[in-house]
Amino acid sequence: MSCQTKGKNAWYKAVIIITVLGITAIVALVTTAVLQNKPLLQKYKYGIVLDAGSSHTAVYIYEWPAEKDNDTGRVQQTHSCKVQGAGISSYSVFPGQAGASLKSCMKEAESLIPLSRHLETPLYLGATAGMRLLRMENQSLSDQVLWSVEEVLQSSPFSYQGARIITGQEEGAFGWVTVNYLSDRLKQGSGTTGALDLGGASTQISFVANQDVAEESAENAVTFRLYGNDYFLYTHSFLCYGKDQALKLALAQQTQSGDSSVLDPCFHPGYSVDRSYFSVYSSPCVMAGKPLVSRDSFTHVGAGNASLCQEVVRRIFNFSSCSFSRCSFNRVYQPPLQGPFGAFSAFYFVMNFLNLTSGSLESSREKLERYCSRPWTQIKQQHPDVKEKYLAEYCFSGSYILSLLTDGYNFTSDTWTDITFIKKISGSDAGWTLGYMLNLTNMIPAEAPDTPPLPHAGYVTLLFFISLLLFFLLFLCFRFLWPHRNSQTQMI
Ligand SMILES: O=c1ccn([C@@H]2O[C@H](COP(=O)(O)OP(=O)(O)O)[C@@H](O)[C@H]2O)c(=O)[nH]1
Repeated sequence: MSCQTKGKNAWYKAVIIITVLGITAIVALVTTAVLQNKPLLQKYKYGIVLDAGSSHTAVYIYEWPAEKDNDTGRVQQTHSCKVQGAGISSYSVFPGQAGASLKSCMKEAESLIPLSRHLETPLYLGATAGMRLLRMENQSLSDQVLWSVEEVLQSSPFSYQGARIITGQEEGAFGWVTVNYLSDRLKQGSGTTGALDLGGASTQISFVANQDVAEESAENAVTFRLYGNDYFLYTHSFLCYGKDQALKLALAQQTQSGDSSVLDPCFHPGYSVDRSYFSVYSSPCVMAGKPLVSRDSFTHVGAGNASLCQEVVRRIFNFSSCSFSRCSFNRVYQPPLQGPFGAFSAFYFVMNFLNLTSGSLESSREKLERYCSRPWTQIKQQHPDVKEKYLAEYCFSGSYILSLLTDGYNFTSDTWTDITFIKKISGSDAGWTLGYMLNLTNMIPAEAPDTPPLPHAGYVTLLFFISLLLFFLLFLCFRFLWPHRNSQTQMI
């Protein structure tokens, strides 16, 4: 009897010891797994891109977790700084001052990026259509402007990677990369979004099309291999068709007769401003010469009629001949549109101001008609905080956007709703800069990165349950083994 009790006690002790050891082992196992797989302390890396546009320069700072250079959807814009004054191309009279204009935004970047990261932070400047036009007019002046900005950027503590005029094709293609990267469509390999970008001096259209784009018009074809997927992109940049240059083209059309005043349907009734011919005809986009009159200026008078404005705007496009199977305008090839599309930059600024970012094409036309017909004094009263120059041009810009998208790119009432007007995606501005940096830093791999079969939480849970199961099996083993050994002891 006492021998049996002793045996039982020993068995209970063994079970308790095994239970304690088992639980300790499980806790140790799960703790190790959690600690081992916990993401490292969130240390960030940074990149800076300067977008030297025709109307202004903006400095964008991007950041991403240091240990995830190759992952997707992780790089995000952490800050942007608008450089005071006009775009760098406007410094052609005093090229040396172009660089100085960037200094305050660069100081801001220095204070925002941790000191320990300065040396390794890549810094790029890309100039767009304003500088393309200046280079066309005077290569030496455009070089001097670039040297001036180069000097300032080189003296910054960051890793300066160069300042250059990017091509229209790059501007279009990297805008497409940005939009699709930020909406996480590249890694998923799902359908992509086309990109519509409107600047002051150029406009870009980019979307995935069939491979035969390259056969029909090689200059409009761009191919990318991203995360293991091939993309065949149609892209075109129309120099001189940004909204500021388009206005000059429209004004040149209307002032050809040389009359002392021009009644312009694209400006509000009651609007009247004296403009110099030089401000219109000095642009390299305006091919026609100044009308042969002795006057230096004309009076620009508003008539406020959006339908008539659309007719004026249509005349700045050339629809006359197309040597391809199909064209948008100015004899440029364009394959059938494949939506959806994200429209950003000035597309967004203008449509947002006019409250036209949603609704049908017809309702947008009606709203614009009403807006343009309103007296200029009333418009000014209603928007005292908007700069007059911008305010005066929204009727023209809205009409231009509707005409560019429908007459130019062939969007219809049915496909209008494929367009989403966007400013930012997940906190980062839509534009070419992010795509440009991702490309130059090789942050989008051609092949899909290896991903663990399970997410971290799933992995830990699985580990826990397998340990629990093992322990339970071990417990069962002892449960059956011990009584057997006890009975053997009793027999002896
Ligand atoms: O808050 C803003 C900022 C910009 N713009 C306009 O958007 C265009 C931006 O052009 P950018 O300088 O980027 O020109 P790009 O060099 O790309 O042609 C210009 O017409 C600006 O006047 C605007 O309407 N509202």
